[in-house]
Amino acid sequence: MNKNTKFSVKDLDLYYGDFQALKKINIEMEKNEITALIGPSGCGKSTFIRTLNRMNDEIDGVRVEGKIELDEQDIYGDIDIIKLRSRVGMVFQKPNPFPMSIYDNVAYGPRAHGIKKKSILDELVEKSLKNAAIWDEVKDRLNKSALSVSGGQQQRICIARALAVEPEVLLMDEPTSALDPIATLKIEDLAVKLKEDYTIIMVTHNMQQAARISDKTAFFLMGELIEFDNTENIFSNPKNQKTEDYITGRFG
Ligand SMILES: Nc1ncnc2c1ncn2[C@@H]1O[C@H](COP(=O)(O)OP(=O)(O)OP(=O)(O)O)[C@@H](O)[C@H]1O
Repeated sequence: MNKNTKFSVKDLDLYYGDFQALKKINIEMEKNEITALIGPSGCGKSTFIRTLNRMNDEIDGVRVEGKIELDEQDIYGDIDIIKLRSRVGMVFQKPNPFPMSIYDNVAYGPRAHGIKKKSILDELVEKSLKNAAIWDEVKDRLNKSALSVSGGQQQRICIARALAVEPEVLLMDEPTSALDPIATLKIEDLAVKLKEDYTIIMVTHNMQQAARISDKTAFFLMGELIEFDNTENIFSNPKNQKTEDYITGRFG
């Protein structure tokens, strides 16, 4: 483990009932980097990313073994899950703004954490929308419904909502799969900018996207982590035949 390690995962197994969805995963993910998780449908990418803020805890019959450390703290040990989720924010595949105003969406997390003062909320909302590169597009309609803007704008509002609680890590589960190419590029540019301040872990089906923006890439297959390396190596010189078959489109 080096000093930039944010998440350290050791011998992680995850079972849905009798079915083992993750098998002995070992990986370290670094601060100020984008780690892309790739692999064919059903290989366990979403399951894996959800272990990092314990979202799988919500599912009946899930069992997790092994260890995941965030800044050397065992997140499956004795910790406050609410606090964990405020440190490790998440953005989903389909933009999912709450049916309320843009302002209230972004202020939602801070309010839930007890911040009531309008001036502080105003500041947080503005800062978060700016960091999510959407402020200029919505600053004149903060009181309009977040559902009244385009899908790409909704996704950036969801990113602003995640940033408003000042997390350290941003998990993104296929954040652009529901978006058109222009909105996709905006989110990609944004992710590259955000990595200056955050650790970003992103599931993507889009290999060009992984190649364009990630620093490291992890290739999953049937619950196993087959290969993890610098993105350049994974795409130009993979060590494992299965990785090569996948990135050259021979399966998946
Ligand atoms: N709640 C659940 N209960 C039981 N099995 C599940 C559950 N969620 C996922 N699985 C199974 O675990 C395996 C991994 O699923 P997961 O959604 O993590 O894959 P994925 O790589 O993210 O797939 P996709 O790219 O299609 O989203 C699959 O076989 C899936 O059917």
